[in-house]
Amino acid sequence: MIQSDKGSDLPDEKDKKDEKLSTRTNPENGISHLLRLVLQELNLFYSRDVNGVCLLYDLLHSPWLQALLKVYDSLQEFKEKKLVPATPHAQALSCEVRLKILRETPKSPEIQELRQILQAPHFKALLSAHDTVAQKDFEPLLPPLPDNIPESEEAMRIVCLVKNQQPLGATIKRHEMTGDILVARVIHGGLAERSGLLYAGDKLVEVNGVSVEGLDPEQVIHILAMSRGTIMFKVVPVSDPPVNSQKTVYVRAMIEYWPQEDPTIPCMDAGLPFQKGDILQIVDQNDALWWQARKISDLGTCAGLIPSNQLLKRKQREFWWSQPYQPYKHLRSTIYDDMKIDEKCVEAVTACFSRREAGSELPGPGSHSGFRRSMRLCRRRAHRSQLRAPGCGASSCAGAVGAPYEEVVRYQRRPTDKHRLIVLVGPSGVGVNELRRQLIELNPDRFQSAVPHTTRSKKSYEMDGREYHYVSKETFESLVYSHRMLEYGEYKGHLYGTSVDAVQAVLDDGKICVMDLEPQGIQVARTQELKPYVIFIKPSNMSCMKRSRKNAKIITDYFVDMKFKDEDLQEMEDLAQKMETQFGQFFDHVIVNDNLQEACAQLLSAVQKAQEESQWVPATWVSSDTKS
Ligand SMILES: Nc1ncnc2c1ncn2[C@@H]1O[C@H](COP(=O)(O)OP(=O)(O)OP(=O)(O)O)[C@@H](O)[C@H]1O
Repeated sequence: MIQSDKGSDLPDEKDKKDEKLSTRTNPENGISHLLRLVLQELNLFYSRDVNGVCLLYDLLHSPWLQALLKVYDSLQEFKEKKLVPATPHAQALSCEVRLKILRETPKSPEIQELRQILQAPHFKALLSAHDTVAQKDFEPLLPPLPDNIPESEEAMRIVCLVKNQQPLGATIKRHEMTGDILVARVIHGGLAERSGLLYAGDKLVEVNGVSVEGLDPEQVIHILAMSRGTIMFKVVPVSDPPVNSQKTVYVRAMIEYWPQEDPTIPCMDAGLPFQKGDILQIVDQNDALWWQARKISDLGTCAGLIPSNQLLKRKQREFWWSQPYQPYKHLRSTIYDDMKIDEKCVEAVTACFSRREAGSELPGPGSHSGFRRSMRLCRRRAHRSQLRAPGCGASSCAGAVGAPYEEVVRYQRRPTDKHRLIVLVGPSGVGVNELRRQLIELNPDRFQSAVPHTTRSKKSYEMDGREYHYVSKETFESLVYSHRMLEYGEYKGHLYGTSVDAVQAVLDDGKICVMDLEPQGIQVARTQELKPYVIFIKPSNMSCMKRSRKNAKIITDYFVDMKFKDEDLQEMEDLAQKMETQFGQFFDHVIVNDNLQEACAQLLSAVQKAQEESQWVPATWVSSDTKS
């Protein structure tokens, strides 16, 4: 009997020794005795409140487990008794008694009765049954094994799988040379894999008693599709079952993939569709071309097939080679090709704008400089003149093309680490600056913008390092050439841009740097030193936008900012869609800016999460001691 209470006293050392000794000398005391010892040990941990011990304690105390163990012990005991029949030849013995011994014995009524009993047909039948059992005559006679089978090899395996509404989780193929039907792959988490009885490379001999010899894989699939309930496979096991020794890897998908549209996938139904930015858990890379993966949002399901890095790169190369030669076409942002900007610029208002810049929205040095109107107009204008962030140079774009998956790890910022840069991205006019302004206004000691650089001369009311860093053209260009500019452009003959160092200055100050960036600049900002968290600000649908932007103003080159027209809103929606299509893989969070207050609250919460909770980041950003 197993008994132990949470508070029960522990046996002293002598008791323990005695018990250990008795277990050793008396093995049939068995598992329930061992269990009692474990429980006593556990008491010790339980009283110390050791994590997980309660669970084990309750499990070992559960009546069903104890009952099960008792049954086990009884069976063990029974096995030990080794019941053997007194004789396997009871029938012969009966004959001998009847024909020899009883004949020679003087007749008496008892002898007469015994003889009758021994002669009775039912008694003879009973003895015959006894002998059959005693001689184990009921076991089937198996044909002898052929001599030439290697000892370690399993010749044929029968596998029964119960198919209840779920796919079998295995694919088949025909061997090119022999024509045999082979198990091509076993899908992780599927029925076949969970059975542990089917392996890639097993040769299929029969399905539900039907020989598959000479059949096409499609015909075999048809047999399987028609089968209900238990399916029986007869297979010749592969001599060397594949072992998956690779560790599980997590990646961010930089492309989207639709198996239904891929004619090269070995099994369309086994494909895993995914979108840009999805985090995938890769569980099998044994096949160089087709990996098995799950989405982290769906880890309970069985894995699906995805094209491997190598296969995608090959496809991309084939795609590029098949395109007619258009120099630098892939470097150009297709997003802005159809963007319309009113070119009628009122030169005379520049000074007036500058005064408006000086009348800052926020007090304090540096705190408002991110809202420089010229900088924003420069960025807007750059849409047309192909503002090229340095990161969109040939190498990085080619790099993006060549990396369909980016390995990621969980990263938890430690309190001593610098804050992560917060990057806001969105179509012009959606409210990126408005949200940034409101966020900084909430807590200017915690949130700050980076001070941009400009080559224009300083106005009398401006201060270097507050509105802008005023630098020469040569200095500006050297920052560009040394890749220290996150983005830059030209406006009215002057250069404007935001440097990595300006962002670092805010982070070094222990603050959270919040900046808006053109999407092409995201890749430049994605470095270990800045660890940017990218938030996409998205417009809501047209009817909501018309309502919420009734009194909003779109920033223009004109003297007076203009109200949004329907075309502006439509353009914003189209642009947002294109941004998502082209850069969605980099977005860590998306906020729909419909109601300003709600959007601002969402922004605040997202920014806090980015700093305080663990997030998926590129593996290259994180050294192994900061992974969470
Ligand atoms: N949710 C909202 N509801 C109503 N008005 C809004 C909302 N969000 C922003 N606005 C207003 O829309 C106008 C444009 O916003 P904002 O200047 O922030 O745009 P932007 O995304 O920074 O684009 P750009 O840099 O081209 O100006 C501003 O007048 C702003 O107050």
